[in-house]
Amino acid sequence: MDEQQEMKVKNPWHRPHIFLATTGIAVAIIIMVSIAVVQNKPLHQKYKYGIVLDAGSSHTSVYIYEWPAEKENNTGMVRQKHACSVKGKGISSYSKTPEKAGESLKECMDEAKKTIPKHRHHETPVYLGATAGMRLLKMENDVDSINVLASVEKSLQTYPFSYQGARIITGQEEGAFGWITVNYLSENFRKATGTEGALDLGGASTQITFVSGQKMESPDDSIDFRLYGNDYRLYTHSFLCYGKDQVLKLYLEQQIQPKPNMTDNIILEDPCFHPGYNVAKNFQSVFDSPCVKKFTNSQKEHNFRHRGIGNWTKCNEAIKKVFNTSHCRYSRCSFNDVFQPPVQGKFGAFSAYFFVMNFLKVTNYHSLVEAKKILDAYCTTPWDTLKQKHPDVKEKYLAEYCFSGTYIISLLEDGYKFTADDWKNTKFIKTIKDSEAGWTLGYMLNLTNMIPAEAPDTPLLPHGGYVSLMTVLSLLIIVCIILGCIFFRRPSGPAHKEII
Ligand SMILES: Nc1nc2c(ncn2[C@@H]2O[C@H](COP(=O)(O)OP(=O)(O)OP(=O)(O)O)[C@@H](O)[C@H]2O)c(=O)[nH]1
Ligand SMILES: [Ca+2]
Repeated sequence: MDEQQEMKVKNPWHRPHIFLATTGIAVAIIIMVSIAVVQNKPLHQKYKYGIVLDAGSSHTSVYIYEWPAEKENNTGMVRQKHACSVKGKGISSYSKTPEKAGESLKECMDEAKKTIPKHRHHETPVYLGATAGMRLLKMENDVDSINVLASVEKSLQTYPFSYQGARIITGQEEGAFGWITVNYLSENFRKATGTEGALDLGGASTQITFVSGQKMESPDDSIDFRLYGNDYRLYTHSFLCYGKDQVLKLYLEQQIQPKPNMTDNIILEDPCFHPGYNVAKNFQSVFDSPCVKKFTNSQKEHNFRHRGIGNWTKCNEAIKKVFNTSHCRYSRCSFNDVFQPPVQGKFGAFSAYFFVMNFLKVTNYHSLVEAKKILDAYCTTPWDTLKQKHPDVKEKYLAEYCFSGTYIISLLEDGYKFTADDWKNTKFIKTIKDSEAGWTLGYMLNLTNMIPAEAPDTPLLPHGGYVSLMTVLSLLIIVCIILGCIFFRRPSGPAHKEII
């Protein structure tokens, strides 16, 4: 046997069938792994979309949400893609010109058409939920509220999306869905730390919602959810007329005693407005709401002078009077004879809670005592000084921060009975992971059944782990085959030679 022939015998790779078989197995494994990887994760992530219009008392916002198409039931997957603020006031302000309510939505809905890919338009649901402004209009004039809703419905139906209805949501829904939004975005439904309560302060109503283990004495304020395999018993209450715009009317109404013969010479010296603030206001424009009923129509024709005196202690005392705590038919109440169990846990406070406290730079890092000191200093600041310091802030907002901030602290402390520790457990928030806190996301998740009652099965391994494991295993198999070929076929000592 010459040298070249001996080499061929010793090295199995020189046998074509072994070489071909091994290469074939290796290629097959690589193909198998590639198919498994590609099937487990599509090359292009597919997104779905949903639109919710928040028709609030002061304004309307259009929110566009998006989520990966194949992960609808996982917690925290839906996020806000875009938000558009509708120009002008809330839809209830169009009670006498209802056709304008629908028209007002055009700009933001056109924007939605551009934001959502065209091939998804027809399957994108659109919901409109109206809150306290429309609740008040319905109380005042049912026909007007129906006409406004018909107008927005007509407008939304002209778009290529899947229209799912426009309605006035209840205060209970508003509170509960705000709580779902906060806890969904914070992924609390699957954490051992539990959920946090939700505090929403709007223009016309305010909501408080939290999990309570106490006996619920008023069924209207209780709601049960089963989410991701856990049961939650929520306490939720919405106070109509206790949003920051309407409560200002309640407060002002208490400051002015109506007289049979009203004149234009009435001066209101107001401790919640700044020294130097001096504005002529019309009774009709201030008291144009079913929340205030003290003045007759002829009395409302007059003007009054609204003069600030900037005294926080007096302001705080006066604001407390908007909460009626003299009567409670339950074992315990917040105010106005409304049942409320003791507050528990952490709270996320959003909407006007955030706008006001963010401007005043009051956070939960300040103690309740420090927060009051900040407000005291703000309320006594002369009006001219403030205007010079904040030329870019809307004057209406600037003038009302003293009242609103004092009201927020009083609502928490005197209304909901927050202690100094509860205050420390309260965060003022606008967004969670870039999605706005509010009832709209929770409302859509509920209506699209995107929060399952039971926890969905999760893969044992995340995608990255799965890919790594498959690759390592494949390499291991290839190495084993190669080694196997070498060792089993290698000629070993004299026995081998004999065979040859
Ligand atoms: N300071 C300040 N106030 C704001 C801002 N945006 C809205 N507000 C006011 O904050 C209050 C609450 O606003 P929203 O939460 O939008 O209230 P809404 O949804 O219209 O009212 P509801 O129907 O009662 O929920 C209203 O009095 C608004 O005028 C802002 O950017 N800064
Ligand atoms: Ca609102």
